[in-house]
Amino acid sequence: MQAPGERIPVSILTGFLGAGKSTLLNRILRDPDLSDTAVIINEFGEVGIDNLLVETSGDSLVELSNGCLCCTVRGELIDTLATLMDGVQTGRLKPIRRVVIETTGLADPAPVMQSVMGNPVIAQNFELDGVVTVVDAVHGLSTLERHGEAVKQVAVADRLVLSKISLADPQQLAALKSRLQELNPRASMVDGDSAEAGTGSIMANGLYDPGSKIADVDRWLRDELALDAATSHEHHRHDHAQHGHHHHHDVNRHGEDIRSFSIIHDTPIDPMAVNMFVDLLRSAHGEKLLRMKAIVALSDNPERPLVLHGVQSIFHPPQRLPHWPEGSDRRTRMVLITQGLPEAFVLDLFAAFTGQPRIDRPDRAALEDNPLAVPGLRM
Ligand SMILES: Nc1nc2c(ncn2[C@@H]2O[C@H](COP(=O)(O)OP(=O)(O)OP(=O)(O)O)[C@@H](O)[C@H]2O)c(=O)[nH]1
Repeated sequence: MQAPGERIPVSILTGFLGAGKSTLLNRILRDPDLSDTAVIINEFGEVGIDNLLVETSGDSLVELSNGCLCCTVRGELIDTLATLMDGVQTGRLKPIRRVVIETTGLADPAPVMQSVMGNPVIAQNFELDGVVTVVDAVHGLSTLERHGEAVKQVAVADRLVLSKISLADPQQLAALKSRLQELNPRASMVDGDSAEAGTGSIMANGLYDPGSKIADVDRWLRDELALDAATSHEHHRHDHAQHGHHHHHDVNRHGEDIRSFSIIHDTPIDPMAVNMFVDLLRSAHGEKLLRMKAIVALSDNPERPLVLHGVQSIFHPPQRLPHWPEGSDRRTRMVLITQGLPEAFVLDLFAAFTGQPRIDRPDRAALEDNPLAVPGLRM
């Protein structure tokens, strides 16, 4: 049974047409760890057949047909989650511990993620745990070249599962892996044939460690520091930020303009400043913010960090942890994935709100006066 205040984790399973989503789902649903999982499948087309292919017990499989989750059946998804919750609370359905939403191959995952985060009633009962994207090892590279949806599916993923590895030639596979690494250096990559890919744990990518239920920030932010050590040649201290620095991964070589970078800030931040920074970012440039995850040390009580998780302009209700996880680095860490939003812009904005504006950039007071005018930073 769900404890009061505990939200049910929702995993999104995505990947381009034919990548192997249903195959993976069938495999992991056999794991007893996923026995109390409700599966929502979005089939694009008149007659849904995916529900016939996914072997799970009756009640907990819902199929949304005749439209794509990211557009026409979005309201249906929200209704489905509400109905599931109602069913569980009234005892009509057995308790569920997780929801997996399999999107159509052509879906942009962002609106699906937003549906889970953005509706107040849904967000009270469910939380977005993570996005797992299946990538076809044989066709993945050419699909990424041709389809923007596939690029986005990879960019927002927490975990990438490579299917059909045995069919791919080694050179092709190496090229695909390096492309995926460019697009999303923080997602962990799993071989679809491995034992790990057959377990329910690949669906768990949220803030809380699935075993201990204790917040595990480093895992959630994909161990930013380890990543730094591995790629330190790409990093430099930002000269205008005495206490803050950032790290970036240049993935702009193929023209999608997707960036993945992080901000690390050493001193606690005024809650109002964080609020305004996030508000400005999401209201003015929300569509360019593919994903943002952060843990923030706030000056009013640095012992209780704030957790932020957003997709474009929609954020989960901010959550204040009772304390820092054991052994965790206590600095503010933000991870951002953007499309068409220059890293320097975000860093300048952050610097302005945290009291370190560059000489030729507006400070917080100037931005509060006119939040949309950031001189020299036309988008
Ligand atoms: N050899 C091999 N075949 C696979 C693997 N994963 C999937 N397939 C095959 O690829 C085809 C498509 O797999 P599905 O699981 O239906 O793919 P999907 O992503 O759900 O497809 P759509 O729902 O159409 O987008 C099927 O014929 C699978 O048997 C794999 O890891 N190895």
